[in-house]
Amino acid sequence: MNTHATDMTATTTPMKMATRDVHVFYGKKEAIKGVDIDIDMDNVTAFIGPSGCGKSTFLRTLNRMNDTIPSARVTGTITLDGEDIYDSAMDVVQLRARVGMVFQKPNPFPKSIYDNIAYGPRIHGLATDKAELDRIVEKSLQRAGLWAEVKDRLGDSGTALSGGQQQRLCIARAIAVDPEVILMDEPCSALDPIATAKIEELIHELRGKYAIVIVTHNMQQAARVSQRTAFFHLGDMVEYGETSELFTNPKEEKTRDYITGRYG
Ligand SMILES: Nc1ncnc2c1ncn2[C@@H]1O[C@H](COP(=O)(O)OP(=O)(O)OP(=O)(O)O)[C@@H](O)[C@H]1O
Repeated sequence: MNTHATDMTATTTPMKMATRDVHVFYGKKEAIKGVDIDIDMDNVTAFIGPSGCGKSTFLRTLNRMNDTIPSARVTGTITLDGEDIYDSAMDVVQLRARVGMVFQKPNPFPKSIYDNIAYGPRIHGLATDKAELDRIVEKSLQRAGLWAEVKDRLGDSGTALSGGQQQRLCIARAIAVDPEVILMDEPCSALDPIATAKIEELIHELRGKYAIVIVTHNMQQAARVSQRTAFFHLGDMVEYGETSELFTNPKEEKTRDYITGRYG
C-alpha cells in the first residue's frame, strides 16, 4: 500500500478506473511497488517523474499492454467501472478498445488515412454499412482536429502525413472504437512545438468525453493539460492530487525536489 497517496475519495466525480496495491515485476525486478490510484472521467490525469521511475510501466497496466512483454507480471487489482480487467473472463481485445492507447512515436498503419480509422470499427463490428463507417471516420477525424486537413485525401497513406498529423491520426484511430479511457504515453515527445501545442489543445477538447491519462517528461506540459497529477519515483507513486496544488504546494519532499529541479 502506498501510504503517501493523496486521498482523492472526497471528490464527487465518477471513478472510471481504480488500482489497488498494483505491483509490476520484470522477472525479479520490481518496477512498480504497490500503487493505488483512482482515475475519474472528468479530469485529465498526468503521470510525471524521473526517467525509469515506472510511469510507462504503470500506464501499460491500465489496458494490459504489459501482457505483450513475456517477463512482465502484474499483481494487485485494476478495475474499469468496477470490473476487474485482469479477470480471466476479460476479453483483452475488447478491453483495449475501451481503454485505447497512443504511443510516444506516432504509429499509423501502412494503410490509407481512411483505413487507419476504419480498421477498428470494422473488426469490432461498429458499422452496419459503408455510410455508417464513413460517418465514424469523419467524426473521429473531426474530434481529433484532423478532418479539415485530410478530408480531400482520405485515400492517401497515413504514413505520408507530418508527425503531428500522424499523432492526431493515431488519436482519431483510438477514438473511432468509442473508447472510455485514452492512455497517452509521451504523445508529444517526437513532435515539434507547434504540433505539440495542437495535441495539447486537442487534449483540452477531449476532456470529459474520455478519461485521459498522459505520461509526460515535461512538467510544464503536465501543468498545462492536466487537472490531476501523480508523481512517481523509483516505482512508488509518491504523491497524487490536484495538479495546481501539487505544483505549488507539494506535500512530499521528493515531489518538491523534483518539481524545483533539485532532483536530477
Ligand atoms: N520490457 C522491460 N523489461 C525489463 N525491464 C523493463 C522493461 N521495461 C521497463 N523496464 C524497467 O522498468 C523500470 C521502469 O521503466 P519505465 O519505462 O516504466 O519508466 P518510465 O518512468 O516510463 O521511464 P521513461 O520516462 O524513461 O520512459 C526501469 O527500470 C526500466 O529499465
